[in-house]
Amino acid sequence: MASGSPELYRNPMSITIGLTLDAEEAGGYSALPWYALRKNYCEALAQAGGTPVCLPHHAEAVAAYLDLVDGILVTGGAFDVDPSLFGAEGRHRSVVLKPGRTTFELALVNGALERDMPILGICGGQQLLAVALGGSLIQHIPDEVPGALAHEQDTPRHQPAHGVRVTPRTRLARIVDHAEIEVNSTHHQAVKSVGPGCVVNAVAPDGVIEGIEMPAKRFCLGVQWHPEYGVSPADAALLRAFVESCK
Ligand SMILES: NCCCC(=O)O
Repeated sequence: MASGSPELYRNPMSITIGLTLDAEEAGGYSALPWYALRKNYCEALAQAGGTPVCLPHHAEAVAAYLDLVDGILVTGGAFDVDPSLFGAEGRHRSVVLKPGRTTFELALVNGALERDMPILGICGGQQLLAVALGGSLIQHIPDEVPGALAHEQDTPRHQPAHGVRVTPRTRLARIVDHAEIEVNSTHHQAVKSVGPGCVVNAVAPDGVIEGIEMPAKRFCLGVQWHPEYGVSPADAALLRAFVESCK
């Protein structure tokens, strides 16, 4: 079924997924501040059975948003989490902060965790989720990981960049049903350590953490790659499992 088809949204048991947005101060679309989100996040969620709704960065609206949706997808984008939020001293020169976005996303994730509402974090969204769960981040992979793979691929993002080893007996392993999967890669940061109760569910050949999850939660999982591009069948399986968990 084509995305955009009305049938995708005519499910009486519609599952509404709130997506976070990126934000730009000016330039490109408008001289005034604007929100942005790649359309394939919404299309891939719709194909997985969800009804996507985008959530502007209004921290005071978090409770109302969480009343409205069945799960949240924390997206990636051109931003980094402030290192002071995970106790790092100093900030790498490549770090780009968007404090309004980060403040909103932390409030949203903390609210969802309190309600045990399903959460999926993608790329920067996984990094945000890791910090919300008490973890820390590598601020710039090329400077902190000797012999690192190229984690910012220069090939199209619907093509694989590298494999990842899926940790046995994790939720991710049950979802993708493979010990290794191929993923795309477009990031300069990564999860460095996970907080209490959180586990690593996928690792790249260079040791970079590629996925995390919180087993005690209904569905609380992050991946460093972008499943919305559909690089392998594992990507669609992950999005379907997330949407299913929101029922
Ligand atoms: N920290 C932003 C997410 C993407 C990246 O790591 O480049």
